[in-house]
Amino acid sequence: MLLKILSWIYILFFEMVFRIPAFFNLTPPHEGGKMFPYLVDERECKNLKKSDSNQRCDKYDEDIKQGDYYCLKNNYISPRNHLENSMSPNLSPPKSPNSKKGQQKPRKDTPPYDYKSDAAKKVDLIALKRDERRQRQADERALRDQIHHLEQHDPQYEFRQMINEYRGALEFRPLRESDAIVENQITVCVRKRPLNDKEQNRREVDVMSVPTKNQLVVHEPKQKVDLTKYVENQVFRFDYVFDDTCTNDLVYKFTAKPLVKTIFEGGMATCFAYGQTGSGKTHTMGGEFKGKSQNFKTGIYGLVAQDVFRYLTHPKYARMNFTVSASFFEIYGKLVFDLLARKQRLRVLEDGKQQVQVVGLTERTVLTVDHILELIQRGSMERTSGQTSANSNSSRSHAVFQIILRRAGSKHIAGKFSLIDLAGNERGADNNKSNRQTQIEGADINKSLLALKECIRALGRRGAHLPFRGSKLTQVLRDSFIGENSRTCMIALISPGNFSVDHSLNTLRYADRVKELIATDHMVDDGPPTIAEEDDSEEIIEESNDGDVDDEEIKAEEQRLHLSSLEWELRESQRHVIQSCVDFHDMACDLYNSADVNGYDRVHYAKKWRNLLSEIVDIQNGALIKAHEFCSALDRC
Ligand SMILES: Nc1ncnc2c1ncn2[C@@H]1O[C@H](COP(=O)(O)OP(=O)(O)OP(=O)(O)O)[C@@H](O)[C@H]1O
Repeated sequence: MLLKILSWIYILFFEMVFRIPAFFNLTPPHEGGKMFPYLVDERECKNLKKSDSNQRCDKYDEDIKQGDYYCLKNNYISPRNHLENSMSPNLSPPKSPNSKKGQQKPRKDTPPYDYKSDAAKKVDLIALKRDERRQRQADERALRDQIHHLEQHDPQYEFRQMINEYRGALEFRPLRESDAIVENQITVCVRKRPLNDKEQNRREVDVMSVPTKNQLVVHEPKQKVDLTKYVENQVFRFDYVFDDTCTNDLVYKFTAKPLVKTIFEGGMATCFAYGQTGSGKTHTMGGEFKGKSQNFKTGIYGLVAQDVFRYLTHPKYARMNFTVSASFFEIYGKLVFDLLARKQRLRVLEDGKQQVQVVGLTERTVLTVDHILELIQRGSMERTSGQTSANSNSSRSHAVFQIILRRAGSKHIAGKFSLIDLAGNERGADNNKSNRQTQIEGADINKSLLALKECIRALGRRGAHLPFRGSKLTQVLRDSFIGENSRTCMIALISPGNFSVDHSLNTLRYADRVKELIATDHMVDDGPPTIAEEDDSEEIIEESNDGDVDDEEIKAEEQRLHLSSLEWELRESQRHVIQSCVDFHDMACDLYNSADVNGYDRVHYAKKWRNLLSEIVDIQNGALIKAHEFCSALDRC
């Protein structure tokens, strides 16, 4: 009986203490502290997740994303609902520990009573940002891994994609056989060859696009300090641009062919092939290769020869009774070798009237196209097989093939076509880490290419001083740069692969400068270049080994060339500084902004910044040296 009474008292007590207040909703809405109410709730919600109430937890996740967190024991409700359901008219909002005035104004987009402190909200926000950052980093890592995987099979995969994307947006309208030929005194064009087997095996990417008949885009692969890859697209414009599908016939049609009639009209024609080793100079000038043998009929030498014989029978010129002869020689540094006489060394002499003669040069009279092709073949073989001579590498020498017209019975040259396969232009630059001999060769090649540019410039700027003594090459070609009826064509050859992009850009800048100078210099038109008039004089009075003719004049010319070379370097270094400043600005901004993200790696950050600075300082120091050099040279003048 007593036991029964006690149990009734216990039940009554339990009902009074727990159930009745719960019925009137007098218990606190959760068991967490005021500062971090969600800490307890979150834990419980995790338990909830394990239970079958997944739906509720999804809702919880959603609200977490929105920045508010509430989860009631086994009964998760969204913050807004929770507040609507649980708010009693007598409850006052909790005071934020940071609030001085004790009460925060409710925000419009948040419930009027927010049970989280500012600190708790900040922690939430940080957690949210961290999650987002981690997700972003994970995505980037996944993309990088994917690219890395692809690049194991194709090292240039990323660049290839970028270039393809660029090309996809281009409208291609390449040169066609039917396009009009523009008659210029100086024509500058570019030919891109296809990727060869070696380049394809190395999985090089083709970085040259030829969208139109006179435009070329170089996609220069680059990498930022943080190893991000990007492509810098540079557009060049020339008279013609030949893409990798063009044949020698098409190149000939727009370059040398229009010059053939010049020599029948008392003029001088010159055609240069300029470019780095392996870019296709010999293929273009000499003819297509089939294995080791070359088809000379398909090269510009052979095509000019065929047209010369065609013109001979033309009614307009047949009555002039021209005879045709040919010579073939090679210039290696200051030495000249006869390619039609077993590479016999020749002397270059200049008479009192500045007439330059290559003494002893073999000049064969030719009667048929086959005969001339035979001479081309003989000279070409001599050039490449002459291992015992001073020149064991054809790309270190300039080869000059000339077709000469004379009226029957006269010694006077009526017209001359000079076709020149120049030394590889990279040879002039590779003299830093090479031996003395190579350095001398490099300097000679550099000098001759500079002198050539100056002479073409003088040809374009009529009346300008012709610095033909600047090199043996320009000296022997002197008569091609004078006279009103002189025409020149330069074919710049480029390799399309990404490994050759620096050399290709050098080739293009050289060619671009020749054309650019012509464009501006055409404004000045005051007669032919100032060189003494030609005559038939055969009297040779001085050998033109540098120092023999007129020391003062040669020195002055060399000084001018030196100055011109320094100026070129100054301008190049300036261009480099300008470009690097633009890149530097972008990279510095990216880096600076990256530090605003919480939890950034400051060691990585500091190192990157240091590398960026040292890179820009190096570039600027280099440019400063060039500026000093040029200023000192100007002071000495
Ligand atoms: N347009 C082209 N189409 C196909 N193959 C080409 C083309 N141009 C060049 N080649 C090939 O590229 C290789 C190198 O060409 P080439 O010998 O003409 O270069 P180069 O500039 O004369 O070099 P070097 O200065 O060393 O003499 C050759 O095998 C040639 O057949």
